[in-house]
Amino acid sequence: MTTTHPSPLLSRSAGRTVLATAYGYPRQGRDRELKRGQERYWRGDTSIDELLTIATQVRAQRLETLTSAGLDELPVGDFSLYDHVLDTAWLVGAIPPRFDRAVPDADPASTHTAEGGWQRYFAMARGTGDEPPLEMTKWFDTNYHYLVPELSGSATFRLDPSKLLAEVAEAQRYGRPVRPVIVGPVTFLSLAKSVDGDDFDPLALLDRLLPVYAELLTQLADAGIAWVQLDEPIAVTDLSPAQLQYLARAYATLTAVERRPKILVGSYFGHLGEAAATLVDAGIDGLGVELTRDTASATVAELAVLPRLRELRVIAGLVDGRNVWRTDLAAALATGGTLLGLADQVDVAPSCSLLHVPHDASRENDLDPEVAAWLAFADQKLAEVVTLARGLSSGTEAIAAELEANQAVLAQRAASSITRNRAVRDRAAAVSADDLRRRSAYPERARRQHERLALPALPTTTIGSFPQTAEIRRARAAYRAGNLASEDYQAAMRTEIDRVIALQTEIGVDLLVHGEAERNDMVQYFAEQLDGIVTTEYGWVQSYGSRCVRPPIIAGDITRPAPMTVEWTSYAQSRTTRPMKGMLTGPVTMLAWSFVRDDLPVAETARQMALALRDEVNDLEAAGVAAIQVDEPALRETLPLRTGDRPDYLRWAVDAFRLSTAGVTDETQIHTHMCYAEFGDILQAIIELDADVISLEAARSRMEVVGELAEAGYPREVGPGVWDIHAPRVPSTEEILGSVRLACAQLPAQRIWINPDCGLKTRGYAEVEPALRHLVAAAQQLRTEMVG
Ligand SMILES: CN1c2c(nc(N)[nH]c2=O)NC[C@@H]1CNc1ccc(C(=O)N[C@@H](CCC(=O)N[C@@H](CCC(=O)N[C@@H](CCC(=O)O)C(=O)O)C(=O)O)C(=O)O)cc1
Ligand SMILES: N[C@@H](CCS)C(=O)O
Ligand SMILES: [Zn+2]
Repeated sequence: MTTTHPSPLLSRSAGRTVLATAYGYPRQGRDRELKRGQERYWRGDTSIDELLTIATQVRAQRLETLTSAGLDELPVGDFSLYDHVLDTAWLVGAIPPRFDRAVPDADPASTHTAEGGWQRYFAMARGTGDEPPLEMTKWFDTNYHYLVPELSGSATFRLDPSKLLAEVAEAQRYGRPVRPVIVGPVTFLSLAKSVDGDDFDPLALLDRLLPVYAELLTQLADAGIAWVQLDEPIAVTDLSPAQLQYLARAYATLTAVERRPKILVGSYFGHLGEAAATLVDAGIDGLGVELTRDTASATVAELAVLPRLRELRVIAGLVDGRNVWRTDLAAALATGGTLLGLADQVDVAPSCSLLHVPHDASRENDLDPEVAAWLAFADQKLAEVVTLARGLSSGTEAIAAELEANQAVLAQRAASSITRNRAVRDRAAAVSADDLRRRSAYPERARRQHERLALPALPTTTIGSFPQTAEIRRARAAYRAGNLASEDYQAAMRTEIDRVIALQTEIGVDLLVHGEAERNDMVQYFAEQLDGIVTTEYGWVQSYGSRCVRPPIIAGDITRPAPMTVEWTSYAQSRTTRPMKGMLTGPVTMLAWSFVRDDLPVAETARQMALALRDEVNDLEAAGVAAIQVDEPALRETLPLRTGDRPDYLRWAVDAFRLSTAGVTDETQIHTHMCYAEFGDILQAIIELDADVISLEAARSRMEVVGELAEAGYPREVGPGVWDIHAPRVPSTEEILGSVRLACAQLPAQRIWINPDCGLKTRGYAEVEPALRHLVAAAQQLRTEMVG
């Protein structure tokens, strides 16, 4: 029998059934079958029917997993052929008219089940020749990207429940209660953007949208659904009084629908604050709450003061759905026990959809067995949820063996030498304010750097990666599989570097890059070479559409056993007389796109990462590299959802970047790059990074960021992206000229660089070559004008 933290409240659970459930499960398939099917369909190699058959198989695989894991209630509707926010837009008929025009053959009344409907759906996701896709942005503070719904002031809504109802019917065959999980109306509108020159708050359309949700509720009731989950993660952000009113109105309206399932509002990624009372007062029947480490106490305190809570069903998100560590089952049981004292029906789930974690830790063959024992991916998390539900239903004795095994793993992890490296801790503790400061102020550094680099005015450069061609990926796959010798792989990558240098030289780019051919991913590549971090073979997580990443797992204290990029960069520099830019991923992004430790403050891990990168930066400098770019595309996305938490984050994030980069001499030019975000609310932090040059995503927002930087008094050099590399089109020289002129009107031309928005790895040479030529032509024309 176990002796771990028995909660006195657990005895109250006797006789009460606590159900195990989830909000969602990975959707690409165990072997990324869906990804391959999608990409074949998009290439025109298969029909929609073949893609739909694969999707059906993946859904069956998921339902079998959820059922055999022992879930008592199955989530449904979280599966998607591209993105669940896009699916919600389709569900409520929020299809921008431009896509009706772009796919004219589609029957206006068509549903997902019709070929025309799918064409239009994928046009919204990926664009067509002429029509750009919906904008894509990060789902809250995760590394998953959703498609931003577009709404005009005159938008109307129309229900198309065909996908959801088909999936409900499919899931009902598994003989368990089925709970549809849908993005709720307030979150949907809050994530949408106004278009067609209509600058309004999309939430103003709530009254037009609610009847569609109401009709859906009735159709779900008719389909035999007892509970529906409407997700409102927006409710964990700081809501204004007006937003809280919208939330109240939405749920007062929906709970008043006559024939409907019970409504459970799902929340995750934080605690609800005032929104908890707003929702409960509006009459909802259930609430899903995040109860993992960071938010548990705030959530419990908020729930404890809600008078109606006892009548509600509460789903306790006790298992972290966003990280990969085994849950402390005893601690989770204690929290669950506290909840059982507050509400009559408490069930257990992961804290959010398992979309954010890989499938199965037990599939990994090459993991250090010590670390492997600490891990729980989606399948292991389902098992934990089922164990917790059993423990809460029947008392801790019923799960004594599981608790004992769990305690042993946690104790072993806490005592492991992997998690604690004396030298790393000492070095991190000795970091001083001087280590975060460059030797001279920017004007002096700039003078020396310009002298050394001798670049023309309006210098041109790129962000680092060149197209990751099928040939490069095939070579790496062969090398990994042992079918290509190390020397041959090295030779293949060097050939690629030569080709990329020759192309840039011929086109006339000023500051060159080596192209990053040797990198499988800008985070995983570094993680594979750092100690204290493990990488996976099958740990794929969807990033957007069919694109996936394998986030590394930071398991212990971080060290850099050897230089990571110096050989490639030195090789590249040896092949040209033009300056070559070194290319690293910054400490904040390394953490943001990895699974971080839950046994060390993240600021501490950032400092360790920064020290490892500082050594790399210094080694690159020692190898003669005159410009080094340290990418931080994730700096903005990692900004905490609640404003009160932001200053602390920005402090350690800025310090980590500075620690990585401040060790170089004045003559070495430090670049940074950011993308995938709007930067208005972190401008001060961007300035404080003290990078000599920053390249930023700007093409989509028509150089807005330059004006913002100018207004904030940005004192150094900027390369606002003049080519939107996320769209499959080539910008003309005139278009680029227009963008650079806009930039030069707001900041001195001596401080402007000309570059694309982001790396070119997802593009093909057919676009890259002409676009780079246009970029260089624009620079040359502007230089001539400047001289004239
Ligand atoms: C910049 N972005 C990134 C984010 N997060 C990261 N960790 N990395 C990023 O770059 N977040 C924000 C954005 C998201 N954007 C993207 C863009 C593109 C991708 C992407 O293309 N992913 C690839 C997988 C990349 C990779 O790991 N490649 C490996 C393995 C390739 C592979 O699948 N090989 C096949 C065999 C190939 C063959 O035979 O041809 C296999 O193993 O089965 C590599 O190159 O070695 C994707 O395809 O999804 C992601 C995020
Ligand atoms: N150096 C990276 C940055 C991407 S955000 C690249 O060029 O792909
Ligand atoms: Zn980028």
